[in-house]
Amino acid sequence: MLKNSEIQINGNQRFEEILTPGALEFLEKLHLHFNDRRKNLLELRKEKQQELNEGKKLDFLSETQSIRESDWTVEQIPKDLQDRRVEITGPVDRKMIINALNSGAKTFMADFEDATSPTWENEMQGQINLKDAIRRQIDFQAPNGKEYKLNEDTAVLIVRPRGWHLEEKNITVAGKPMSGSLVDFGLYLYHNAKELIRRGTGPYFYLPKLENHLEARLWNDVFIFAQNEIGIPQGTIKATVLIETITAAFEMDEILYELRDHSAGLNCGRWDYIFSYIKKFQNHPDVILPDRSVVTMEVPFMRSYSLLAIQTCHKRNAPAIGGMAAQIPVKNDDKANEVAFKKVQADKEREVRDGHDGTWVAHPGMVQLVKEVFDKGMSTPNQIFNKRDDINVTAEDLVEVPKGDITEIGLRTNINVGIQYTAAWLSGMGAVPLNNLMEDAATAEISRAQVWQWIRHPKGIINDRTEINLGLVETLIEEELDKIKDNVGNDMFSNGNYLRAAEIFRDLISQDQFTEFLTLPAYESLLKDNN
Ligand SMILES: CC(=O)SCCNC(=O)CCNC(=O)[C@H](O)C(C)(C)COP(=O)(O)OP(=O)(O)OC[C@H]1O[C@@H](n2cnc3c(N)ncnc32)[C@H](O)[C@@H]1OP(=O)(O)O
Ligand SMILES: O=CC(=O)O
Ligand SMILES: [Mg+2]
Repeated sequence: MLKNSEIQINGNQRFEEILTPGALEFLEKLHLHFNDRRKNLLELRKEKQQELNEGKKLDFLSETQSIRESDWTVEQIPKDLQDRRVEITGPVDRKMIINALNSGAKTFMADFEDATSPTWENEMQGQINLKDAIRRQIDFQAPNGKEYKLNEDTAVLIVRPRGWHLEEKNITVAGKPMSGSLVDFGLYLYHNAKELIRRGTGPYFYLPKLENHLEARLWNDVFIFAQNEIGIPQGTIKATVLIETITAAFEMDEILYELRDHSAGLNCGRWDYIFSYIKKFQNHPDVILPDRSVVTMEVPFMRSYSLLAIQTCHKRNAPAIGGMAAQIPVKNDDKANEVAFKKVQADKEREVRDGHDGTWVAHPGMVQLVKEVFDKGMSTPNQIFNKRDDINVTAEDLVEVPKGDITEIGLRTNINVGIQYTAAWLSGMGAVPLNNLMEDAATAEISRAQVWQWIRHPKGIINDRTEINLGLVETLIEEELDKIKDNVGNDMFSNGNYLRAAEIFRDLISQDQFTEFLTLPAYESLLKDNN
C-alpha cells in the first residue's frame, strides 16, 4: 500500500478526493505489475537507437509478416467514436476543458502529454477537472468575471496520458517514482470508468509516443488487468494510438493487432513524428531536414506515412485520424488570419481526400472550418469502407529525405521558439501561442533537435553558406534572448524562466549525446520549484 509519505497532497482537500486509499492501491498494483516491463521496453528503445546509430536501416519486421498478411480486424468501434470528423485537443486546464467540450468538435482529447507541463498542481487539478466534467459538475469563473459552464451537447471525451518515458516523481512505490502513463491512466480510469459507462460512453484514451508493437502490447495488458480490477467488461477501454515515431510507422499493423480488442484506430501525430525522424537518424550522414516550416505533410516521407496509416487502419476496420495543423486564429491582423485559415483548410482537404476519418484542431476557432471541410468531403460518419488498395508505400518511401534549405530565419526561429516554449513549460504551461502557431512539447522538440543536428551534420549549412556550429548558435542564443527581453519586457523576462530555459536549451544542443526528450531535463528543473 502506498504510504501517505510517498505522495504529495499539499493540504489540498480536492487532491485527497483523487488520491484516495482505493485509488492509490490501484496505482500501486499497476506499478507492481507493469513498471519493470515498462523499464525494460525503455531499455529496448536505447538498444534500437544504438543499432540505428551504427547505421542500421529501418524495415518492416520479418517476424510479424504473418500478422501483416493475415485477415483480422479490430473489435467493433463504440457508437460515439464512429464519427470523429473534428477532434479538438488541449491541456487539462479547467476553463479550456469547458471550452473544448463546448466547441462543437465531435471529440475532445484532454492532454496530459504534449500540451501539459507536468507540475503536480497541473496533474492533480487536471484529474479533478476531468472528474467534474464527466459528472457535468464543472464550472469556472475567470478573473474578468466571465462564467463558464457546459452546453447541453458536448464533445466525447478522450484522455491522453503521458508517454512511457515520463515519470511522476510525486508518487513513489518503495522509493521508486511511478510511471506518468500509469498514474494518468490509472487515476482517470479508477475515478471515472463506471460513471462514463453509466452515461453511455466509455473510458477512451489516446496513447502517445509508442515506438513499437511491444509497447502497444504492454498497454493492452494494462487494459486487461485494469478492467478486471475495476470490474468493467473486457474490451470497454478503447484506445487510439498515435503513430508519431518513425519506428512505429513500420509496425502499424502490429500495433493495431496487439490492441485489437481495445483499438479505436491510429492517428498521425505529425509533429512528434518529425522529431522522431531527426532523433532516430541522428547519426545518419544522408539524413538531414531543412527548415521546420518546409517539412509539411506534403513532403514525401510525411505523405507516405499518412497514406500508409489510412490504408492499414481501413484494412482492419479501424479509423485513421489525421494530424494537427499548427495554425491558430491570428488576432488583430485579418490578412494573416486569412492565410492561417487557408492553410488549415488546404491541410484538412488533403486529409479528407486521402481517406482520413477525422482530424485534429488546436483551437475552437478552427472547429467550424474543419467541420465544413469534412462534411463536404465525407458524407458518411467515417470512410473506413474506402480501403485505399491503390496505395503502395515502401520502406524507402517512409524514410525519404526531403529537400529544402536551412535558413538563418529557420535557425533563429528554432532557437527562439525552443527557449520561449521551455520557459513557458517551466512556468506550468504546456501549450502556448508563438508567432501565431500552436507550440507544444512536440513542436519544441523539433526546434531543439534541428539545432542539435545542424551543428553536427556535414550538411548543416545555411543557404548563404554559413556553417552552423556551436559558436554561431551560442551567439544567436544571446541575440534571441535580447529579442525576447525586448518583446516581453524586463519584468516578464526576469520572472518568466527565460534564462533557465536558455540554459536547458544550451545543454541540449551542446551535448554530443542526443538527449532523448527535452522534457526529461526540464522535468528535473520543474521539480525544483513547482512541487
Ligand atoms: C503536437 C500535438 O501534440 S497537438 C496536441 C497538443 N496541443 C494542444 O492541444 C494545444 C491546443 N491549443 C492550445 O492550447 C491553445 O490554442 C493555445 C495555447 C495554442 C492558444 O491559446 P490562447 O492563447 O488561449 O488562444 P486564444 O486567446 O486565441 O483563445 C481564445 C479562447 O479560446 C480558448 N481556447 C484556445 N485554444 C483552446 C483549446 N485547444 N481548447 C479549448 N479552448 C481553447 C481560450 O481558452 C480562449 O477562451 P476564452 O475566450 O473563453 O478566454
Ligand atoms: O501529438 C501529436 C503530435 O503531432 O506530436
Ligand atoms: Mg505528439
